[in-house]
Amino acid sequence: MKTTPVDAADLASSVLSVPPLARAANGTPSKAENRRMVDWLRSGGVTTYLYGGNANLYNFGVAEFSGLLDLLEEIAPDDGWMIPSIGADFGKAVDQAAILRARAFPTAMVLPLGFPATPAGLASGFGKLADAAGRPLIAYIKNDGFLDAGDVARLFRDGAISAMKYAVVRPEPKNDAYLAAILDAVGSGERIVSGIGERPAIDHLEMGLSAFTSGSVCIAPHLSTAILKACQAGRLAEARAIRESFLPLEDLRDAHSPIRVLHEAVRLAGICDTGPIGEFLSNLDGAERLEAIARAARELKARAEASSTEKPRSAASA
Ligand SMILES: N[C@@H](CC=O)C(=O)O
Repeated sequence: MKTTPVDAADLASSVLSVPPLARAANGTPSKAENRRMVDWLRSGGVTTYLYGGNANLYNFGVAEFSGLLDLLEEIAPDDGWMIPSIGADFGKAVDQAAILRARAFPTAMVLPLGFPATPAGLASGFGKLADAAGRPLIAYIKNDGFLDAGDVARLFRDGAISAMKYAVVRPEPKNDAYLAAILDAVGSGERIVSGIGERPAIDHLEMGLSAFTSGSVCIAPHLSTAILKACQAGRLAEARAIRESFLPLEDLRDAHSPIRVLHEAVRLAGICDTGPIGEFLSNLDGAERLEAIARAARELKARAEASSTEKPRSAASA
């Protein structure tokens, strides 16, 4: 498992997968099933595993946190970068940061608290959390104006954060004054990743962000990796063509809850048994809806499997 400090190359080296957390029937995280998830991602070239919203860590207790860190260490591939999340509220985050201090994880992401929080209060709190964890953290911006652009730049300069996940949804991702202001204040997008999956990722990478997070990468890691590599090589039309395969499942996620649909999609595609989704959420039901999710997930996974047996471009054209 990666234990060294986070640098810009780490962020650009892989799609940052945001997997669900597989749980046994009694609700405890399952080592065997989560390992199956990570192994599938690794087979598609994904080496970064960010356990956050899709794992329902918003509702994960401090008392269970050490056990989760143990599990993540145990299932991590040798070259894998495991990123746990802390928060969303400050009190929970600071208790988790104290636990993290004694562990080898290079960082953790701070889940975003929409209320009660102010930009100035969050900026001050991020500094305290990084002190408590003894390392820079990852900020997660999900709402417009969550942190002031100038505070983001200061948090980077002070070493309170080493990366940011930017996930404000816009009708046109490139038309985003807040992201432009953050990029301007920070001076570069090399430590900022697009945080809303494949749909806006290509536009965000064109704006200078370094990589992207994704839930649907858990179904089709080979294809998601291909999008990242195509973007990084400037083959944007190819990236957009590959992205088409993700849209049926992404449409279902947007319609019925991204977290809940992904949880069932991973199970229905036969990747691992995700089990119960965890407290304060409930597993999706409804035969018709689950059938639509199964169809979209299996089709996407089949395309990923087919792509993984295709010859690489250079060999094919030789
Ligand atoms: N929310 C996005 C990216 C992960 O955080 C997704 O689930 O695809």
